[in-house]
Amino acid sequence: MAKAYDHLFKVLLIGDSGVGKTCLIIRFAEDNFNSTYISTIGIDFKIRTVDIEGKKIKLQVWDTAGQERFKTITTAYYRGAMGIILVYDITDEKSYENIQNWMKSIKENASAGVERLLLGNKCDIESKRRVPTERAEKLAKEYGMRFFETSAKSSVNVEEAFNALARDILLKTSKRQGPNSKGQLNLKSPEKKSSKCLLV
Ligand SMILES: Nc1nc2c(ncn2[C@@H]2O[C@H](COP(=O)(O)OP(=O)(O)OP(=O)(O)O)[C@@H](O)[C@H]2O)c(=O)[nH]1
Repeated sequence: MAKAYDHLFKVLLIGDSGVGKTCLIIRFAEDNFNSTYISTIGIDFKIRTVDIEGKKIKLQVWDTAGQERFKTITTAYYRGAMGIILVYDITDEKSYENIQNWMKSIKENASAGVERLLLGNKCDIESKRRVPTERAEKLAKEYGMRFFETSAKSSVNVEEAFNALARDILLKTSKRQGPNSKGQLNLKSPEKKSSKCLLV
């Protein structure tokens, strides 16, 4: 029987407790949203297959607990990740400041060359915004990461963010395989631009 996918990519979400990591994964994997907050205990994952440039990419998306007490468990999963999504909440300045600490944690625990992506979630509550878009844009640029403002609730930029990350990992994988590889793709490397919250 033919394999149901061409590539399996492991992606990990990290960030402070309550920023919306679980909700982003549920929006992406099940197109659903629940406003009841149940804090993640340890680690969990969901799967969704996406189509990129005619390739079937199976994304195994790992959800980590943001609470400090689970750190030893969650950091153990960094090593196997090909992509890491750093999430903060645009209404919570502390969660944004902590991105620096999460970056440090990536440096200490993840594989070198892991693709990173920055998300400012909850952009549907503009009235409570504490982190200006431009501030996060600048930070993402400094670190050479893509940046999206998202809303798991209103389904803004969630699909776009996961697809962009999958594409970047695919590009990296295909480059690593070399020009004579059968899996070589003719993917262009789009500039790592930012995507603001555009609520309709
Ligand atoms: N308004 C709004 N609320 C959101 C959004 N995403 C998540 N929330 C709410 O924020 C709360 C926390 O969401 P979770 O997804 O559980 O947060 P988490 O980052 O997984 O938290 P931990 O598991 O503790 O690390 C819940 O009450 C969600 O309903 C969003 O995009 N907009």
